[in-house]
Amino acid sequence: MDRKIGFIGGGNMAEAIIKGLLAGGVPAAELAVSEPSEARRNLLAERYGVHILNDNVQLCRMSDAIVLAVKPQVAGQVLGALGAGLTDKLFISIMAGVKSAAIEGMLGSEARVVRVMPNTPALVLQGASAISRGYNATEDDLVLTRRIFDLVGTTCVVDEKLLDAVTGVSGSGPAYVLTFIEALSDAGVKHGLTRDVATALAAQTVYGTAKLLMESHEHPAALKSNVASPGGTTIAAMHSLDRDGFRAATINAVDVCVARSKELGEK
Ligand SMILES: NC(=O)C1=CN([C@@H]2O[C@H](COP(=O)(O)OP(=O)(O)OC[C@H]3O[C@@H](n4cnc5c(N)ncnc54)[C@H](OP(=O)(O)O)[C@@H]3O)[C@@H](O)[C@H]2O)C=CC1
Ligand SMILES: O=C(O)[C@@H]1CCC=N1
Repeated sequence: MDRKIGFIGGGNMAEAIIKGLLAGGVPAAELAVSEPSEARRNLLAERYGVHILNDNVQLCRMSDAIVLAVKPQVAGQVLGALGAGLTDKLFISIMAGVKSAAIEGMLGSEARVVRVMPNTPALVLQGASAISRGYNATEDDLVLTRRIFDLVGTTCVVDEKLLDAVTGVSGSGPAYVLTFIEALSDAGVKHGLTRDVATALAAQTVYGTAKLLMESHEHPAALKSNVASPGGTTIAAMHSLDRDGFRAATINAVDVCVARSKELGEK
């Protein structure tokens, strides 16, 4: 990568990205994390060998690109304490909702900011990240950000106003998918499968179906139709899912998620 990458906040998402970057060949010596919890610092140092500290200002000094991986609710406090004048640094914010203009407002109007909405499958190099460039960020900043997140999955570039929608689909998406897998596994157990077998079958079905969809480039409805034999089992189940509002429940959940992301951006 040739550039030092620092993380402010060493929580779940930072860990997922760090693990992915290491697996993608980035040396631990190029990564540093500033994190207030001693337990987290020790865990990150022991598990990944990255440099750890409890000083966000020092972290910025020693890094070329700084990933803002704290909760949106503490953005003001964290960024306010960094102060202005860090124009030689790139700030990569993964915070849900918080707009690049607000980050520039807190770091100084010249601050170079790129926003990314990643997701936790980055942990196994299967993340989906959408990237959006702030006002002062350069083409090189965008390229570097893309290189970082390409190492942990797929990336796309979107207009910043669409990042709330991205959060609704892929940022929070793993939680919906895991709920579905859990429910499918429960159903298997209800019908006599062991938990291990039911969860393995449910997870592989989601994984395999996603791979099939991505490799075929077909519309999901076309592939769905291939599963449903006339008068068969699948069409009966699909009728039941429609009757119970499965699709509407999914769309409603994304609506609420997008609204919450917008709300976090207004604080
Ligand atoms: N989790 C996910 O799936 C995704 C999360 N995101 C975004 O990533 C960000 C982080 O989320 P997530 O990793 O889940 O949250 P976590 O709470 O797991 O991580 C945040 C970390 O920041 C630490 N922290 C708190 N205050 C400071 C501070 N002043 N300086 C440095 N570190 C601090 C917290 O420490 P402590 O716990 O001790 O307060 C915690 O370890 C959020 O903004 C979220 O919107 C984006 C996409 C997906
Ligand atoms: O729940 C959250 O707020 C974060 C943002 C996307 C996924 N997790």
